[in-house]
Amino acid sequence: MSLAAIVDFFYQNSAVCLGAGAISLLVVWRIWKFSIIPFLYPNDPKELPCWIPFLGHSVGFFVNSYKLLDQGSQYFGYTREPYALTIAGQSIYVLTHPDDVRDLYRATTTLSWDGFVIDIYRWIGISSSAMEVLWKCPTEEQKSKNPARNLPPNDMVVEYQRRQLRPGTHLDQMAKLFIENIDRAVSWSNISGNRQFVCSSSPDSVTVSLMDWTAHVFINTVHKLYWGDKLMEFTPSVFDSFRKWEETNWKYVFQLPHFLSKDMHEAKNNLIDAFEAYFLQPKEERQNVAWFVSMAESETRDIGLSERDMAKMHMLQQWGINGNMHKVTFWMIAYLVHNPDLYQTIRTETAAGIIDNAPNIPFLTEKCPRLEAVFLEVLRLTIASSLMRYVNAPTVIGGKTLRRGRNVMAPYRQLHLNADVWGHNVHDFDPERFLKNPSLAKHPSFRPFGGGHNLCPGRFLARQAIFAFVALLISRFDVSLADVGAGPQPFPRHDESKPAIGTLAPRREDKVFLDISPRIKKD
Ligand code: HEM
Repeated sequence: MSLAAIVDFFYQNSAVCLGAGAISLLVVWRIWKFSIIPFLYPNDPKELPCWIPFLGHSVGFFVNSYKLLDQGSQYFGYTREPYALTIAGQSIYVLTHPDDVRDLYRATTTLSWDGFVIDIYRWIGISSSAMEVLWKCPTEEQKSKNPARNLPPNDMVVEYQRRQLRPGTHLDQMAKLFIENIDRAVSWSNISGNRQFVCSSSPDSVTVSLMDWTAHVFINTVHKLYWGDKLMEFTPSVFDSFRKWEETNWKYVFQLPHFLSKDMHEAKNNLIDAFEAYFLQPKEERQNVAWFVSMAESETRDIGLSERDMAKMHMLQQWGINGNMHKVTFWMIAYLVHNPDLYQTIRTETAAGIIDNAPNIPFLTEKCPRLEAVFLEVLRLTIASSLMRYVNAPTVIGGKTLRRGRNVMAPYRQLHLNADVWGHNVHDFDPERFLKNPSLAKHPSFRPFGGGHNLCPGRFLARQAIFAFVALLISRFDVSLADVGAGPQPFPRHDESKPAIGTLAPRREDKVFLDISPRIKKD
């Protein structure tokens, strides 16, 4: 064949040739990336193979991250060795072995959390002048004026939050107020007249949307106890904005482009505006705020932060605080109303925890193993948080070297659904497992509250508030699934359509409607 004929052939079949060329390149890239590189660098975590350079696993991750992570475990033969994914051009290590997650907590010198905090602060738009001072260590002169300030201002704010929530006076004060609020919220006068979550009512019964109700109680109570009444008074829409934010914040975490995340930006900006309006008011007018809020405010005002920057920090704080309790309570009650025997068992067990119509917290939190087991099993099935770290220096975990400059994640759900630990019925709701084997609550494959340095300091408060809500509800009322006219309500499914930050929500269409009526007969 002459050269002219060859050129002519390619000219006539250019589309086919381009296609064949692209496929060949793709095959070469795939062999290079997933066969040759692992051979050359056997100590690096292997990457889960994919076919699209740069985008990598992004599509699978955004469509259903849990499924993708399950596929990862399956591909590596459930050895639970560290592996890597490519998400939006970035390689991320994934750890799923409980020992590796423990080592991740321990590697505090080579793996850092600050890298993530800095990204989160940058994305929310904290000014560069604020970023500069937030991580500046106090000078000797500043320390001599106030020896309690021994960390950079940002770390001091985190430290105040931990001190607010660890067992002691600050927690006792907050927990007391929290329980009083729950006590009022779970009363007939407060339920029956409420239009935000009551769908229909008669003189002796109401039908409520369970998630709307638990969200209303827990989110509003947190707003009130942390920032006082003024936050909601200045901006009554703060609750609605938070709920919108809840639905959309995964777009923030994965930095979706603006045109795909207008709803998220709107909710975020509304919340920031609310906190800014709040901090612009004179301090004397903002009474009954949590100790943490007043300490954090002084700390950040002292270094010259604007109200806008303070608002952004507090918006992020309330996200951390408000993301889980109402959803965990939702799932606990959903399981109880779908399991009448369990409902009755918990009602009987918690009866002595309600004295003179008020919750006895020590009894509920220490003497109710079945309630505790329901709580733990709900956490196991619904917590979808991931531990995130940035690799500052090469770190060996699980026999593999994590390279500097990469991110590493430990998805807790992979630990909580590990059949080697939890048995063949790992996907079933089975609170008995924690009763039969109480040590499971402390198992390294059970991390609903995280671990290490960032172990959730709010876990004590959350337990008290959630247990009080559930016990008061079933002690004061008869609660059952409402007849919604389309057959029995099915059990709500987890919303796995977007990556959850914290506790899984139910699917939007899987609302749970409850009939609630004051209890007449005592058991
Ligand atoms: C059932 C309810 C809750 C669950 C499942 C939960 C879960 C978690 C998890 C998994 C972490 C660790 C994140 C990580 O490892 O990076 C965490 C951290 C945190 N949680 Fe919670 N949480 C709950 C309730 C609360 C409450 C009620 C508060 C406050 C009132 C709170 C405040 C915090 C704070 C401040 C941190 C950050 C701790 C630090 O970085 O030092 N949490 N939470």
